[in-house]
Formats: sequence, structure tokens, C-alpha cells
Amino acid sequence: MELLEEHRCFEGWQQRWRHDSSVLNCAMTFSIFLPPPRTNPPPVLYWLSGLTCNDENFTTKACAQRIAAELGIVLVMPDTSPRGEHVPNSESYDLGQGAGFYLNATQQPWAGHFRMYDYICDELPALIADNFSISEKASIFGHSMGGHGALSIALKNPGRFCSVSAFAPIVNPTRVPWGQKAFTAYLGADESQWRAWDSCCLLMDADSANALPTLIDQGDADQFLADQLQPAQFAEVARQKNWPLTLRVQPGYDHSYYFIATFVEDHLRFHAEHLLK
Ligand SMILES: N[C@@H](CCC(=O)N[C@@H](CSC=O)C(=O)NCC(=O)O)C(=O)O
Repeated sequence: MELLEEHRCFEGWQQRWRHDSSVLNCAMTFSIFLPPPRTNPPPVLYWLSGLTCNDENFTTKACAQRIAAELGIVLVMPDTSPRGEHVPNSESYDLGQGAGFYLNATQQPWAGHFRMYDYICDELPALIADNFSISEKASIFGHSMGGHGALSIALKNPGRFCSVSAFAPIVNPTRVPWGQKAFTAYLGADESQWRAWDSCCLLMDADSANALPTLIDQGDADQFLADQLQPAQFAEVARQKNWPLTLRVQPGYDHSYYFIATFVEDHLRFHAEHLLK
């Protein structure tokens, strides 16, 4: 691993690292916030960003470090896709680099690199555990495409995370344009293969015995709410399954990082409740 940047931040450290990913077949960059040291090793909260983002959007815009320092939580911010000149891409912002959708692609030309699910679930946590002092407890949260990633990864891995939360997540990608475009490209035209990556479908099939504390914030002035996000679909499945979901609709808030910065403290405290007990 190569340290690219390091900054003192709220008595802890904000760092940016590059490493070679064998899962994604390219060099990857991630950011990490290390809170001030305490007696016990801290838990980890993974953040998954949305379309067009890399590891720095959340780091520089969400204002999460002060509360993470206070609570004693490590924040890990990966990139949103494999990167590089040899990695396939597309002209559009919602496919290819910057738009990995946190799944394992099965179709060409994507399948050789676009395995963000395996990267986030296996390779990155192993790398973090090998190189930083952390406890075994982890939670996950994200925004938009990253909200889809956080919810689907948590639902696909019962018992792995202490809690999950999302800002304006794409909860039903099989039914909305962003998801349909990406899933057709990465997974192929056979829609039966898509269910395994759709949070509403995964929740429908989930065992309520594995219920995970879940928080979603959604701005009602979000430009993508009606066409791409539709958190009410997820809330309806949660109601049917008696799943512990809190969905908060925030009046006047849009899809931006100003919305995330406004409510990130609530999310950090929500995760701390479950990570630190
Ligand atoms: N360029 C696109 C919209 C891109 C966009 O809004 N990206 C969001 C995530 S959207 C869902 O995954 C984002 O987080 N952008 C980065 C930022 O720092 O704001 C368009 O024009 O519609």
C-alpha cells in the first residue's frame, strides 16, 4: 500500500491510500479517517458513494470526521468502481468508471474488472484489518448508488454488519432507469439475474430473524426521488416483513452533499449505538 496523503483532523488522521486490487485487476484508491486512539480498537463504518464519485466526495464534503472522532469510529471510503486506462468505460456518467453499482459483473467487457461486491465485502475489509488496528465490528452506509450498495450488501450478508443506513438510496434498481441500464450492461438481459442485487427483492426474501437496524433519510426536494429512488417501495416491504426500518422524509432537501452533511451526524450516532454496545 502507498500512502498518498495524510492530514491531522480532529485529533485523528485523514489518509488516502493506493493499493493493487487483485479482485478488480487495477490500482485502487481509498480514504480512511482514523479517530484519536483509545484503549480499545475502534469499529469500522464503511461509506459507499454514488454515481460520478470517488473516495474524496464524502471525505471533503460530508463533514463527518468531527463526530467520528468524538465517537471513536473509523470511516473507510472506497472508490465507486475500478479505474484506469485499461479498464472499460462508457461515455455516460451512469455506466462504467464511477458507476460500479457494487455488484459482480458477468458480462463483457465489464466482467474482468467490475467486481465491486467482492472488493467491498472481501478484499478491502481484509486490507483494512491487516493494516490498521480495528475491532471486528462493522457497519455500512451510503448515498444513492452507494445507498443501494450499502443496503444490498448488508442484506446479502446477514450477521456481518451491526447496522445499515442510507441517504436517498436506489432501493429498487430493477425497476428504475439507472438500475435497468447498469444491470443490463453488467448482468445481461436476463432479468432473473438482477433480483440478487436489488434491495427490495433481497428484503422480500430476507429472514426476519436476521433483522438489521436500518435508517434511511430522503429529501422530498430530491430531483431523482420519483424516477430513480422511490424509498416508499422499500418501506412497504419492510412493513410487510416487520423489518426495523426508520425512513425519514426531510422537507426541502435535495440529492446533494449539503443534504448528507446536514444529517450525517444522526447516521453516525445511529451506527455508534449498534457498533459500540
Ligand atoms: N451528473 C448527473 C448526476 C450525478 C450525481 O448527482 N451524482 C451524485 C450521486 S447520484 C447517485 O448515485 C453525487 O454524489 N455526485 C457527487 C457530488 O459530489 O455531488 C446528472 O447530471 O444528473
